[in-house]
Amino acid sequence: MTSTRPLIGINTDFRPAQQRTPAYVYLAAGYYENIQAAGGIPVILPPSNDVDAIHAAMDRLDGFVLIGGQDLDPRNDGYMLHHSMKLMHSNRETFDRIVVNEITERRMPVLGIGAGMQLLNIVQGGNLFYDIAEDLPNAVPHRDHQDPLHRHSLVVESDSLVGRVYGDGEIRVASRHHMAIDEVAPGFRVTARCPDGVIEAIESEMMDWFAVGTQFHPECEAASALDIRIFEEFVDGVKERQTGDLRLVA
Ligand SMILES: N[C@@H](CCC(=O)NCCCC(=O)O)C(=O)O
Repeated sequence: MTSTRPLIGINTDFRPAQQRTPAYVYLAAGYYENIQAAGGIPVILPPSNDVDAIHAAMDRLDGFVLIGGQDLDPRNDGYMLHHSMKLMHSNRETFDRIVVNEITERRMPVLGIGAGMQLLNIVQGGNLFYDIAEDLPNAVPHRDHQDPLHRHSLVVESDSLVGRVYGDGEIRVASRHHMAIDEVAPGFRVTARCPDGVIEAIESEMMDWFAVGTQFHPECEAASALDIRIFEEFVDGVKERQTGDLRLVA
């Protein structure tokens, strides 16, 4: 019997060969574990510049999760490097940009997390603060190199996917970033902020596109039961599009 479980693409990170080790692709297990637990079938796509192969793979997918990672190269968007940046490998970023353009053209359901949300926002016409410490000096810490499980509180819009998931209670989410969305892309709205004003979630306002982004990390090893609901909401949204039900994200 053919499974009706949606196929959800996931990108990976890339580390080039070093003196004693080969090149690796890798991703945190929480990304695919949570997609699987939510009823999807994770399909991990490594970086590639074979556009025909990417196109053929995207033809077979029902949705996509864009994972977090190091910094996007601002020179790809006409800006200058910033001293605080540690760039992701260009193999990954080149691939990710091809994939996000495919997702956009197909209006494929997408959940962007961390760098994945930032890239989604950039490609759709938004932009970023390149360093919170410099651009938003009154902001609370959004990462702690000594504590990979660093968390901060969150204020959500009730009429949104994250609002549906987290409700009204005290919310604390896993945060590991020094960049943040400045201008939200046309067609998207802010659905959650840190109390210091930093944007922490966005979602599409377009009827024909189920697209959500979180700056925080619901896939992390210390994810709460509510964090995991983000994946359930996403996979449910993908399933609704499989049956042709189009609705706003929230
Ligand atoms: N590098 C960007 C994006 C933040 C991000 O995706 N963090 C995740 C770190 C790697 C991981 O734990 O997956 C920024 O700093 O704003």
